[in-house]
Formats: sequence, C-alpha cells, structure tokens
Amino acid sequence: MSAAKKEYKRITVKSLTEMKSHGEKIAMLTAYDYTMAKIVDRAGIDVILVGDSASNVMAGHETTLPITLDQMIYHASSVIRAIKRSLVVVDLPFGSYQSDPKEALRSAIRIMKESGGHALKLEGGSEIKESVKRILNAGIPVMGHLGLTPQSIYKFGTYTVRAKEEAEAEKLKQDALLLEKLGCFALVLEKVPSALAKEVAESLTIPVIGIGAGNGVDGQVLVMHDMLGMSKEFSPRFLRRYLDLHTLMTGAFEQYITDVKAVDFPNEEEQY
Ligand SMILES: Nc1nc(=O)c2c([nH]1)NC[C@@H]1CN(c3ccc(C(=O)N[C@@H](CCC(=O)O)C(=O)O)cc3)CN21
Ligand SMILES: CC(C)C(=O)C(=O)O
Ligand SMILES: [Mg+2]
Repeated sequence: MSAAKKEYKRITVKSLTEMKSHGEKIAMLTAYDYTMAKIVDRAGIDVILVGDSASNVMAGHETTLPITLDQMIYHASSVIRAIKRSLVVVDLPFGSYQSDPKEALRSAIRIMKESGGHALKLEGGSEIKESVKRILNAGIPVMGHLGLTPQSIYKFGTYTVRAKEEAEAEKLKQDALLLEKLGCFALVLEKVPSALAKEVAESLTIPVIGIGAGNGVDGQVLVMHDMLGMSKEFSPRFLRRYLDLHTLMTGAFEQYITDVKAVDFPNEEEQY
C-alpha cells in the first residue's frame, strides 16, 4: 500500500496542495469508463482525469476537437460511479468554453451537475481568464493546462514540444502565475522543456502535473491506454509502457477464436 493510500481517505483539491508542500509526488491517469476507473481507483491513484483524449482513445478521432459536452458527461458519469477515493477531474471539451464566459460557466455547471465530477480542466491562459474566473466564482475547482494544448493543434500545426523559444516560454510563465492567482488548484504542463517546467513548478504553490515535462514537477499524468501499451502506434518519447497489453490481448483473442473454431470452448464444465 502506498503512503498516499494510508494518509488520505478521499483526495480533495486541498490534499493535492498538501502533497506538494510535503514533497509527495502526485500520480494521475486518465480513465473514461467504469471498469477501468474502478481498477485504477483501487490501485491508489490520486487523480483520475476524464480527458478529452477520449476523443482519440475511445472514439478513434484524430484530434480531441470532435468530442462533445454530452459525450464527456457520459464518460465522466461512468467514471464517477466507480470511484471511492480518487479526485475526478473532467476536461471541458473544445467549443464548450471558448466563445464566452457565460457559455463556459453553463458547460461547467452541466458537467458538475450531470456527471458528479469533482473539478474541471480548461486549456489556455490569459485568453480564458474571464471564463476561469466565472467557473471558480461558482465554487467549481479549476485545473489549468498550458504548453501543448491539443485543442489548439491546428494553430500549432504539430504535436512538437512547446515553449522552446523565449517569447512562448515567457508567456507560459506569466499564464502559470495568472492561473494560480485566479485560484486554480493545479496546473498541467504538456510537452515543454523540463527546465522550464521545473522553474514553473518552483515558482508556484499549487501543484504542477507534467506530461512530457520532466521530473522537476509535482506529479505526472499519462493516458491510461498508452501506459498499458494498448496501442502500438502512439509512441512519444515521454511515454513509458508498463504493460504490453496489445500483445497480451491479441494472444487472448486469437486463443478464443482457435478454441471456438476447434469446438474446444465451451467444454463440459462450461455448459448446462
Ligand atoms: N492516446 C493519447 N495519448 C495522449 O497522451 C493524448 C491523446 N491521446 N490525445 C490528446 C492529447 C494529444 N497528446 C499528444 C499527441 C501527440 C504527441 C506526440 O508527441 N506525438 C509524436 C509526434 C510529435 C511531433 O510531431 O514532433 C511524438 O512522437 O512525439 C504528444 C501528445 C497528448 N494527448
Ligand atoms: C493528456 C492529458 C493531460 C489530457 O488533457 C487528456 O488526456 O485529455
Ligand atoms: Mg485533454
């Protein structure tokens, strides 16, 4: 059993700040459905992200842009029914918060009311300042997300590392400070140089969770299906595969097919 498991009953946004001040790293993974969420919650994960990466992983879209608010609510409510201990953060999907702060708050309230999630994540800095403020004013905890923000992929053009140039690094630092000042409880930094991520983490009291941002930050997040090795194609440098589930599952499926064809399954004990 991990230290975190013993120390905290239910993870709250406050426990995360405490973990940072104690120097305990935060472990976060995505989940999009009941069965996976139950396993990762019982394993002792601190934070579950119902990511808009569901658009890629669950629905097979090329980007996160197509996923809808209704679909995010479906995934989040499935996750919520499984969890006992983890903090559940839900991504606000593309198009549900960018047009104006009132729409952002409406979308935020729908997710909180209809899914039972505990907090929301929005991509961006100063551009979405008013929306972040409104959501926070409604008593909804907000996690920021800077660096490679996949909802802006068509602005960037590629999924390469962000903020390598001084101007973009400077804006990122300013945005990080702004998000903390507004009252965000944590921040995700995606695909930025580790020295920059470390500097940001050290300049903030709220925890900084990295993905492709090195180990100088306060925690790590990965997409569950990536770390389980379910996909052979997605292979960025920052990914560590903890299982080769693709191979294991393929073997199981092939064996089942063979057994059915050979009338080996079901056997005497497996029928009535
Ligand atoms: N399965 C999955 N895992 C993720 O981590 C993830 C998603 N989907 N969907 C939403 C975003 C998109 N993310 C991404 C997407 C691509 C790279 C990436 O690094 N891709 C390639 C090419 C980069 C390049 O063009 O230089 C790589 O090999 O690094 C990283 C994060 C992270 N998120
Ligand atoms: C990669 C993480 C940070 C994310 O936003 C997602 O899974 O949607
Ligand atoms: Mg996301």
